[in-house]
Amino acid sequence: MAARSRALTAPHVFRPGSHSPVRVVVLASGTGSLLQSLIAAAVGDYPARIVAVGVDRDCAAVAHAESADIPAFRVALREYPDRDAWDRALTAAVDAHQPDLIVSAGFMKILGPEFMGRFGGRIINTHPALLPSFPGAHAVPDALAYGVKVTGSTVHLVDSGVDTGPVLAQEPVVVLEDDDESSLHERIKTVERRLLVDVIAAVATRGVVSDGRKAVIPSDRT
Ligand SMILES: Nc1nc2c(c(=O)[nH]1)N[C@@H](CN(C=O)c1ccc(C(=O)N[C@@H](CCC(=O)O)C(=O)O)cc1)CN2
Ligand SMILES: NCC(=O)N[C@@H]1O[C@H](COP(=O)([O-])[O-])[C@@H](O)[C@H]1O
Repeated sequence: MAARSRALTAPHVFRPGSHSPVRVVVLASGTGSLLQSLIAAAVGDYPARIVAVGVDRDCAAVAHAESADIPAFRVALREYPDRDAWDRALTAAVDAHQPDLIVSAGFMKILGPEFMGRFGGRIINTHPALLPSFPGAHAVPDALAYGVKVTGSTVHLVDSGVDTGPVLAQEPVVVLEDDDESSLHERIKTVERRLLVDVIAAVATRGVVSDGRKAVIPSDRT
């Protein structure tokens, strides 16, 4: 069997379901500029609509949702007795909006087993580094501290690990000599805002095929 077809023997397939445009719940924890880009893009012929925004803390992302008349909900870990209870509550809160896709756009919590069991295979995250380099919550300062000359943006499927899911798209960003965390992160975000919008549109239109390690968005070629 050719290597390619072997690589695409797929236990996991996301196909655009009955909803067109597909229903997307966006998860965020901070400024929400990536959310803003998705809100701005999700109009007209764009094949996805944001049906709700979920946050784990009070943050500016809520205001962006409200400005766009998109329902927002908060599920804060500190309001639950333990992580499992928070995981169940977040799963229920997202499920209530009947999403086809979940997008983590700066969501700063590891999604737990309940959430992965319910939505696994259709959760997309954007990470401000070229995974597998610099996983975790501090990718940009970690890249600067290491002294890399090139970092970038990764959009990937989320799995139960931390930033270990199959890669959907990546784009490099050069590190400048006078970069600090803020300047480098802003240049990465500029790439992320475009890349995330493009990947969500591609997945919403053509789905994803993944063997758990590699993922492919089938080409348009019929
Ligand atoms: N199961 C998964 N959940 C999430 C992933 C993932 O790959 N698998 N990606 C994250 C987003 N992310 C990096 O892109 C990330 C965010 C947060 C952390 C982290 O260590 N969080 C700590 C708390 C940090 C805080 O509250 O400031 C934690 O969850 O305890 C690592 C990676 C989205 N979810
Ligand atoms: N590891 C997760 C992580 O670092 N996520 C990052 O948070 C930022 C959110 O920006 P925003 O709040 O302006 O949308 C983005 O750069 C995203 O990649």
